[in-house]
Amino acid sequence: MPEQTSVGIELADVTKRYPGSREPAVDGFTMTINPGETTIFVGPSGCGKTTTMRMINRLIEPTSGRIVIGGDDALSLDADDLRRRIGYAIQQAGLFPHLTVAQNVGVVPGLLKWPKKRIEARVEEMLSLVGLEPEEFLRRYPRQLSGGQQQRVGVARALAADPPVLLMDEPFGAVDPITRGNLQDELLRLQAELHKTIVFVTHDFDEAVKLGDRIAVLGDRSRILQYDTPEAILANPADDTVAGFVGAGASLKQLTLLRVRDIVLGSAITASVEEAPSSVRQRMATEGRKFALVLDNRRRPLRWVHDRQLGGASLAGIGRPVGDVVSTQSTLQDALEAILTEGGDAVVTGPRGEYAGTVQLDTVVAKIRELREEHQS
Ligand SMILES: Nc1ncnc2c1ncn2[C@@H]1O[C@H](COP(=O)(O)OP(=O)(O)OP(=O)(O)O)[C@@H](O)[C@H]1O
Repeated sequence: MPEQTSVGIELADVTKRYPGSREPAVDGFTMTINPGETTIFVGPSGCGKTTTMRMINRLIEPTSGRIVIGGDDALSLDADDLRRRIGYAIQQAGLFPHLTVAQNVGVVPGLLKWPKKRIEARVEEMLSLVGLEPEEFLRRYPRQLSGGQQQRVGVARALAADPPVLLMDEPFGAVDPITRGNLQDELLRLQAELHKTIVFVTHDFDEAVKLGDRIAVLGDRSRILQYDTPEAILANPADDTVAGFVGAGASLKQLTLLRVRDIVLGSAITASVEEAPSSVRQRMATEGRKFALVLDNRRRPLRWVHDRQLGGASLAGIGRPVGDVVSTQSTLQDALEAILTEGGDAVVTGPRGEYAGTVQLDTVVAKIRELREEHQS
Protein backbone atom coordinates (compact mmCIF):
# COMPACT_ATOMS: atom_id res chain seq x y z
CA MET A 1 0.00 0.00 0.00
CA PRO A 2 1.43 3.41 -0.87
CA GLU A 3 2.61 5.56 2.04
CA GLN A 4 0.59 8.54 0.90
CA THR A 5 -1.83 10.12 3.36
CA SER A 6 -5.03 9.59 1.37
CA VAL A 7 -5.98 6.28 -0.13
CA GLY A 8 -9.39 5.17 -1.31
CA ILE A 9 -10.97 1.78 -0.73
CA GLU A 10 -13.00 -0.21 -3.24
CA LEU A 11 -15.14 -3.13 -2.16
CA ALA A 12 -16.59 -5.12 -5.05
CA ASP A 13 -19.24 -7.80 -4.55
CA VAL A 14 -17.81 -8.75 -1.15
CA THR A 15 -19.60 -11.58 0.61
CA LYS A 16 -19.05 -13.23 3.99
CA ARG A 17 -20.65 -16.51 4.85
CA TYR A 18 -19.82 -17.68 8.36
CA PRO A 19 -19.35 -21.44 8.65
CA GLY A 20 -22.58 -23.11 9.67
CA SER A 21 -24.79 -20.09 8.85
CA ARG A 22 -27.48 -20.47 6.21
CA GLU A 23 -27.59 -16.80 5.24
CA PRO A 24 -24.48 -14.77 4.45
CA ALA A 25 -23.71 -12.06 7.06
CA VAL A 26 -22.66 -9.75 4.23
CA ASP A 27 -24.07 -10.30 0.78
CA GLY A 28 -22.47 -8.83 -2.35
CA PHE A 29 -21.32 -5.54 -0.78
CA THR A 30 -20.04 -3.00 -3.31
CA MET A 31 -18.85 0.45 -2.30
CA THR A 32 -16.30 3.12 -3.13
CA ILE A 33 -14.85 4.80 -0.05
CA ASN A 34 -13.33 8.17 -0.84
CA PRO A 35 -9.76 8.95 0.19
CA GLY A 36 -9.26 11.37 3.07
CA GLU A 37 -12.91 11.25 4.12
CA THR A 38 -14.74 9.81 7.09
CA THR A 39 -17.26 7.22 5.95
CA ILE A 40 -19.72 5.95 8.53
CA PHE A 41 -21.44 2.57 8.49
CA VAL A 42 -24.62 2.94 10.46
CA GLY A 43 -27.39 0.41 10.89
CA PRO A 44 -29.21 -1.80 13.37
CA SER A 45 -27.51 -4.40 15.54
CA GLY A 46 -26.51 -7.51 13.63
CA CYS A 47 -26.86 -5.99 10.16
CA GLY A 48 -23.23 -6.77 9.35
CA LYS A 49 -21.39 -3.46 9.93
CA THR A 50 -18.52 -4.96 11.91
CA THR A 51 -18.16 -7.94 9.58
CA THR A 52 -17.98 -5.59 6.57
CA MET A 53 -15.44 -3.33 8.23
CA ARG A 54 -13.21 -6.14 9.50
CA MET A 55 -12.95 -7.59 6.01
CA ILE A 56 -11.11 -4.41 5.01
CA ASN A 57 -8.14 -5.29 7.25
CA ARG A 58 -8.87 -9.00 6.96
CA LEU A 59 -9.50 -9.61 10.61
CA ILE A 60 -12.33 -11.46 8.90
CA GLU A 61 -11.53 -13.11 5.58
CA PRO A 62 -14.16 -12.53 2.89
CA THR A 63 -15.74 -15.60 1.34
CA SER A 64 -15.66 -13.93 -2.06
CA GLY A 65 -15.27 -10.55 -3.73
CA ARG A 66 -12.54 -8.00 -4.22
CA ILE A 67 -11.11 -5.34 -1.91
CA VAL A 68 -8.71 -2.76 -3.30
CA ILE A 69 -6.97 -0.32 -0.96
CA GLY A 70 -5.00 2.52 -2.50
CA GLY A 71 -4.77 0.57 -5.75
CA ASP A 72 -3.48 -2.65 -4.12
CA ASP A 73 -5.48 -5.87 -4.01
CA ALA A 74 -5.89 -6.31 -0.25
CA LEU A 75 -6.65 -10.01 -0.53
CA SER A 76 -3.33 -10.84 -2.16
CA LEU A 77 -1.23 -8.93 0.39
CA ASP A 78 0.18 -10.63 3.48
CA ALA A 79 -2.61 -10.25 6.07
CA ASP A 80 -0.31 -9.29 8.97
CA ASP A 81 1.43 -6.74 6.82
CA LEU A 82 -1.93 -5.30 5.74
CA ARG A 83 -3.15 -4.99 9.34
CA ARG A 84 -0.04 -3.11 10.41
CA ARG A 85 -0.76 -0.55 7.75
CA ILE A 86 -4.36 0.03 8.80
CA GLY A 87 -5.13 1.69 12.12
CA TYR A 88 -7.80 -0.05 14.16
CA ALA A 89 -9.69 1.27 17.18
CA ILE A 90 -12.52 -0.52 18.92
CA GLN A 91 -15.07 -0.12 21.68
CA GLN A 92 -13.55 -0.18 25.18
CA ALA A 93 -10.24 0.58 23.49
CA GLY A 94 -9.06 -3.05 23.58
CA LEU A 95 -5.80 -2.08 25.25
CA PHE A 96 -3.42 -4.79 26.43
CA PRO A 97 -3.95 -4.71 30.22
CA HIS A 98 -0.44 -5.90 31.10
CA LEU A 99 1.29 -3.24 28.96
CA THR A 100 1.81 0.40 29.92
CA VAL A 101 0.21 3.20 27.92
CA ALA A 102 3.56 3.81 26.18
CA GLN A 103 3.91 0.13 25.28
CA ASN A 104 0.31 -0.04 24.03
CA VAL A 105 0.74 2.97 21.75
CA GLY A 106 4.11 1.66 20.55
CA VAL A 107 2.86 -1.80 19.56
CA VAL A 108 2.59 -1.37 15.79
CA PRO A 109 5.75 0.78 15.37
CA GLY A 110 7.50 -2.00 17.36
CA LEU A 111 6.18 -4.68 15.01
CA LEU A 112 7.35 -2.53 12.13
CA LYS A 113 10.80 -2.53 13.78
CA TRP A 114 11.14 1.21 14.15
CA PRO A 115 14.24 2.26 16.15
CA LYS A 116 13.55 2.63 19.88
CA LYS A 117 14.14 6.38 19.95
CA ARG A 118 11.75 6.98 17.08
CA ILE A 119 9.06 4.92 18.81
CA GLU A 120 9.48 6.87 22.06
CA ALA A 121 9.21 10.18 20.26
CA ARG A 122 6.20 8.99 18.28
CA VAL A 123 4.41 7.70 21.40
CA GLU A 124 4.79 11.08 23.09
CA GLU A 125 3.64 12.89 19.98
CA MET A 126 0.55 10.68 19.70
CA LEU A 127 -0.42 11.06 23.37
CA SER A 128 -0.17 14.86 23.07
CA LEU A 129 -2.21 14.69 19.87
CA VAL A 130 -5.11 12.98 21.66
CA GLY A 131 -4.89 15.37 24.59
CA LEU A 132 -3.03 13.25 27.16
CA GLU A 133 0.02 14.71 28.89
CA PRO A 134 2.80 12.16 28.07
CA GLU A 135 4.68 12.59 31.39
CA GLU A 136 1.55 11.83 33.34
CA PHE A 137 0.28 8.88 31.34
CA LEU A 138 3.23 7.07 29.69
CA ARG A 139 3.91 4.70 32.56
CA ARG A 140 0.34 4.02 33.64
CA TYR A 141 -1.51 0.79 32.98
CA PRO A 142 -4.94 0.78 31.28
CA ARG A 143 -6.73 -0.01 34.57
CA GLN A 144 -5.36 3.28 35.95
CA LEU A 145 -7.22 5.28 33.28
CA SER A 146 -10.81 6.46 32.94
CA GLY A 147 -12.93 5.08 30.11
CA GLY A 148 -12.46 8.24 28.06
CA GLN A 149 -8.70 8.21 28.60
CA GLN A 150 -8.57 4.57 27.51
CA GLN A 151 -10.42 5.48 24.31
CA ARG A 152 -7.93 8.27 23.67
CA VAL A 153 -5.04 5.84 24.10
CA GLY A 154 -6.86 3.48 21.72
CA VAL A 155 -7.02 6.24 19.08
CA ALA A 156 -3.36 7.17 19.71
CA ARG A 157 -2.41 3.52 19.22
CA ALA A 158 -4.40 3.28 15.99
CA LEU A 159 -2.63 6.37 14.63
CA ALA A 160 0.88 5.55 15.87
CA ALA A 161 2.32 4.11 12.65
CA ASP A 162 0.68 6.91 10.64
CA PRO A 163 -1.55 4.56 8.62
CA PRO A 164 -3.44 6.12 5.71
CA VAL A 165 -6.55 4.15 6.67
CA LEU A 166 -8.20 4.02 10.06
CA LEU A 167 -10.98 1.59 10.96
CA MET A 168 -13.00 2.52 14.04
CA ASP A 169 -15.61 0.15 15.42
CA GLU A 170 -17.91 1.98 17.86
CA PRO A 171 -14.79 3.49 19.42
CA PHE A 172 -16.79 5.82 21.68
CA GLY A 173 -19.59 3.38 22.48
CA ALA A 174 -18.63 2.65 26.06
CA VAL A 175 -18.29 6.12 27.57
CA ASP A 176 -20.76 8.59 29.05
CA PRO A 177 -22.47 11.07 26.70
CA ILE A 178 -20.34 14.08 27.69
CA THR A 179 -17.04 12.26 27.26
CA ARG A 180 -18.40 10.85 24.04
CA GLY A 181 -19.15 14.34 22.75
CA ASN A 182 -15.63 15.46 23.68
CA LEU A 183 -14.04 12.47 21.94
CA GLN A 184 -16.11 13.16 18.84
CA ASP A 185 -14.98 16.80 18.84
CA GLU A 186 -11.38 15.63 19.14
CA LEU A 187 -11.74 13.20 16.27
CA LEU A 188 -13.12 16.04 14.11
CA ARG A 189 -10.16 18.22 15.08
CA LEU A 190 -7.66 15.43 14.36
CA GLN A 191 -9.25 14.57 11.04
CA ALA A 192 -9.23 18.22 9.92
CA GLU A 193 -5.46 18.01 10.34
CA LEU A 194 -4.71 14.44 9.27
CA HIS A 195 -7.18 13.67 6.44
CA LYS A 196 -7.08 9.93 6.98
CA THR A 197 -9.43 7.62 5.17
CA ILE A 198 -11.62 6.65 8.11
CA VAL A 199 -14.26 3.95 8.17
CA PHE A 200 -16.31 4.32 11.33
CA VAL A 201 -19.00 1.94 12.58
CA THR A 202 -21.78 3.12 14.85
CA HIS A 203 -25.44 2.46 15.49
CA ASP A 204 -25.96 6.06 16.60
CA PHE A 205 -27.27 8.13 13.71
CA ASP A 206 -26.53 11.43 15.46
CA GLU A 207 -22.90 10.38 15.81
CA ALA A 208 -22.89 9.51 12.09
CA VAL A 209 -24.25 12.96 11.19
CA LYS A 210 -21.71 14.69 13.37
CA LEU A 211 -18.63 12.80 12.21
CA GLY A 212 -19.36 11.62 8.69
CA ASP A 213 -18.44 13.12 5.36
CA ARG A 214 -20.53 10.27 3.99
CA ILE A 215 -22.91 7.89 5.67
CA ALA A 216 -23.83 4.42 4.51
CA VAL A 217 -27.12 3.36 6.08
CA LEU A 218 -27.02 -0.45 6.10
CA GLY A 219 -29.83 -2.96 6.36
CA ASP A 220 -29.85 -6.74 6.73
CA ARG A 221 -26.77 -8.53 5.39
CA SER A 222 -25.10 -5.15 4.97
CA ARG A 223 -27.41 -4.16 2.13
CA ILE A 224 -26.76 -0.47 1.35
CA LEU A 225 -30.04 1.38 1.86
CA GLN A 226 -28.53 4.80 1.22
CA TYR A 227 -25.00 6.09 0.75
CA ASP A 228 -24.69 9.85 0.67
CA THR A 229 -23.69 12.97 2.59
CA PRO A 230 -25.38 13.57 5.96
CA GLU A 231 -27.09 16.64 4.47
CA ALA A 232 -28.63 14.64 1.63
CA ILE A 233 -29.76 11.76 3.86
CA LEU A 234 -31.40 14.12 6.34
CA ALA A 235 -33.05 16.14 3.60
CA ASN A 236 -34.25 13.18 1.61
CA PRO A 237 -34.13 9.68 3.19
CA ALA A 238 -34.19 7.02 0.46
CA ASP A 239 -37.06 5.01 1.95
CA ASP A 240 -39.11 4.45 5.08
CA THR A 241 -36.46 2.28 6.72
CA VAL A 242 -33.85 5.00 6.36
CA ALA A 243 -36.38 7.60 7.50
CA GLY A 244 -37.04 5.46 10.57
CA PHE A 245 -33.35 5.29 11.26
CA VAL A 246 -32.83 9.00 10.78
CA GLY A 247 -35.47 9.33 13.46
CA ALA A 248 -37.64 12.21 14.49
CA GLY A 249 -36.37 15.72 14.10
CA ALA A 250 -34.43 15.34 10.84
CA SER A 251 -34.87 19.05 10.15
CA LEU A 252 -33.48 19.93 13.55
CA LYS A 253 -30.50 17.65 12.95
CA GLN A 254 -29.83 19.49 9.70
CA LEU A 255 -29.37 22.63 11.72
CA THR A 256 -26.27 21.12 13.32
CA LEU A 257 -24.67 20.86 9.87
CA LEU A 258 -25.21 24.46 8.86
CA ARG A 259 -23.34 27.46 10.15
CA VAL A 260 -24.37 31.04 10.59
CA ARG A 261 -21.87 31.95 7.85
CA ASP A 262 -23.95 29.83 5.40
CA ILE A 263 -26.95 32.16 5.55
CA VAL A 264 -27.60 35.76 4.66
CA LEU A 265 -27.59 37.79 7.86
CA GLY A 266 -30.35 40.20 8.68
CA SER A 267 -29.70 43.69 9.93
CA ALA A 268 -31.14 45.39 12.98
CA ILE A 269 -31.59 49.11 13.43
CA THR A 270 -28.53 49.95 15.53
CA ALA A 271 -27.83 52.96 17.70
CA SER A 272 -24.85 54.10 19.69
CA VAL A 273 -25.44 54.83 23.38
CA GLU A 274 -24.80 58.52 22.76
CA GLU A 275 -27.53 58.90 20.12
CA ALA A 276 -30.66 60.82 21.07
CA PRO A 277 -33.68 58.52 21.60
CA SER A 278 -35.84 60.74 19.39
CA SER A 279 -33.53 60.30 16.41
CA VAL A 280 -33.48 56.51 16.89
CA ARG A 281 -37.26 56.53 17.09
CA GLN A 282 -37.45 58.40 13.81
CA ARG A 283 -35.22 55.90 12.02
CA MET A 284 -37.28 53.03 13.41
CA ALA A 285 -40.51 54.64 12.23
CA THR A 286 -39.10 55.15 8.71
CA GLU A 287 -38.21 51.46 8.47
CA GLY A 288 -41.30 50.26 10.31
CA ARG A 289 -39.31 48.53 13.08
CA LYS A 290 -40.32 48.09 16.70
CA PHE A 291 -36.89 47.24 18.13
CA ALA A 292 -33.41 48.76 17.88
CA LEU A 293 -30.11 47.37 19.08
CA VAL A 294 -27.97 49.65 21.23
CA LEU A 295 -24.20 49.23 20.75
CA ASP A 296 -21.37 50.37 23.00
CA ASN A 297 -18.58 52.58 21.67
CA ARG A 298 -16.73 49.51 20.31
CA ARG A 299 -19.89 48.45 18.47
CA ARG A 300 -20.56 45.56 20.83
CA PRO A 301 -24.26 44.78 21.35
CA LEU A 302 -25.68 45.92 24.69
CA ARG A 303 -29.47 46.02 24.76
CA TRP A 304 -32.61 45.79 22.67
CA VAL A 305 -34.92 48.78 23.08
CA HIS A 306 -38.59 48.94 22.07
CA ASP A 307 -39.88 52.14 20.47
CA ARG A 308 -42.17 52.67 23.48
CA GLN A 309 -39.08 53.00 25.68
CA LEU A 310 -37.70 55.90 23.70
CA GLY A 311 -39.49 58.76 25.46
CA GLY A 312 -36.56 59.76 27.70
CA ALA A 313 -33.45 61.86 27.17
CA SER A 314 -30.87 59.09 26.86
CA LEU A 315 -30.44 55.49 25.65
CA ALA A 316 -28.26 54.66 28.67
CA GLY A 317 -29.66 51.88 30.82
CA ILE A 318 -32.94 51.30 28.99
CA GLY A 319 -34.13 48.16 27.23
CA ARG A 320 -33.44 44.47 27.66
CA PRO A 321 -29.82 43.25 27.81
CA VAL A 322 -28.73 41.04 24.92
CA GLY A 323 -28.13 37.57 26.41
CA ASP A 324 -27.16 34.76 24.06
CA VAL A 325 -25.14 35.89 21.02
CA VAL A 326 -23.76 33.70 18.24
CA SER A 327 -20.74 33.96 15.93
CA THR A 328 -20.48 33.21 12.21
CA GLN A 329 -18.90 29.85 13.18
CA SER A 330 -21.89 28.86 15.31
CA THR A 331 -24.27 26.23 13.99
CA LEU A 332 -27.79 27.17 12.99
CA GLN A 333 -28.88 25.02 15.91
CA ASP A 334 -27.02 27.42 18.23
CA ALA A 335 -28.69 30.33 16.42
CA LEU A 336 -32.12 28.77 16.83
CA GLU A 337 -31.44 28.23 20.55
CA ALA A 338 -30.49 31.89 20.85
CA ILE A 339 -33.64 32.97 18.98
CA LEU A 340 -35.76 30.89 21.36
CA THR A 341 -34.04 32.09 24.56
CA GLU A 342 -33.94 35.70 23.42
CA GLY A 343 -37.49 35.63 22.11
CA GLY A 344 -36.46 37.42 18.90
CA ASP A 345 -33.67 37.69 16.34
CA ALA A 346 -30.31 36.24 17.40
CA VAL A 347 -27.45 38.73 17.43
CA VAL A 348 -24.32 37.72 15.52
CA THR A 349 -20.96 39.09 16.64
CA GLY A 350 -17.58 39.17 14.92
CA PRO A 351 -14.13 38.19 16.24
CA ARG A 352 -13.87 41.15 18.62
CA GLY A 353 -17.41 40.85 19.89
CA GLU A 354 -18.60 43.57 17.50
CA TYR A 355 -22.10 43.49 16.03
CA ALA A 356 -22.15 41.70 12.65
CA GLY A 357 -25.84 41.13 11.92
CA THR A 358 -28.79 39.07 13.05
CA VAL A 359 -30.30 35.66 12.39
CA GLN A 360 -34.04 35.67 11.89
CA LEU A 361 -36.30 32.71 12.42
CA ASP A 362 -37.66 33.03 8.87
CA THR A 363 -34.16 32.71 7.40
CA VAL A 364 -33.54 29.49 9.35
CA VAL A 365 -36.83 28.01 8.18
CA ALA A 366 -36.18 29.09 4.57
CA LYS A 367 -32.70 27.53 4.63
CA ILE A 368 -34.08 24.14 5.68
CA ARG A 369 -36.72 24.32 2.96
CA GLU A 370 -34.08 25.21 0.38
CA LEU A 371 -31.90 22.25 1.38
CA ARG A 372 -34.82 19.89 1.15
CA GLU A 373 -35.66 21.08 -2.36
CA GLU A 374 -32.01 20.84 -3.40
CA HIS A 375 -31.81 17.17 -2.38
CA GLN A 376 -35.20 16.18 -3.76
CA SER A 377 -34.47 13.99 -6.76
N1 LIG B 1 -18.07 -15.49 14.06
C1 LIG B 1 -19.33 -15.55 13.64
N2 LIG B 1 -19.92 -16.71 13.34
C2 LIG B 1 -21.20 -16.77 12.90
N3 LIG B 1 -21.99 -15.69 12.74
C3 LIG B 1 -21.46 -14.51 13.03
C4 LIG B 1 -20.13 -14.34 13.50
N4 LIG B 1 -19.90 -13.03 13.70
C5 LIG B 1 -21.03 -12.39 13.38
N5 LIG B 1 -21.97 -13.25 12.97
C6 LIG B 1 -23.33 -12.92 12.50
O1 LIG B 1 -23.22 -12.07 11.38
C7 LIG B 1 -24.22 -11.05 11.43
C8 LIG B 1 -23.57 -9.68 11.36
O2 LIG B 1 -22.79 -9.45 12.53
P1 LIG B 1 -21.96 -8.12 12.76
O3 LIG B 1 -21.24 -8.25 14.05
O4 LIG B 1 -21.17 -7.85 11.55
O5 LIG B 1 -23.13 -7.05 12.87
P2 LIG B 1 -23.11 -5.56 13.37
O6 LIG B 1 -23.97 -4.81 12.44
O7 LIG B 1 -21.73 -5.11 13.53
O8 LIG B 1 -23.83 -5.68 14.77
P3 LIG B 1 -23.64 -4.85 16.15
O9 LIG B 1 -24.07 -3.44 15.88
O10 LIG B 1 -24.58 -5.56 17.08
O11 LIG B 1 -22.21 -4.98 16.53
C9 LIG B 1 -25.01 -11.30 12.70
O12 LIG B 1 -26.18 -11.97 12.38
C10 LIG B 1 -24.09 -12.15 13.53
O13 LIG B 1 -24.83 -12.98 14.38
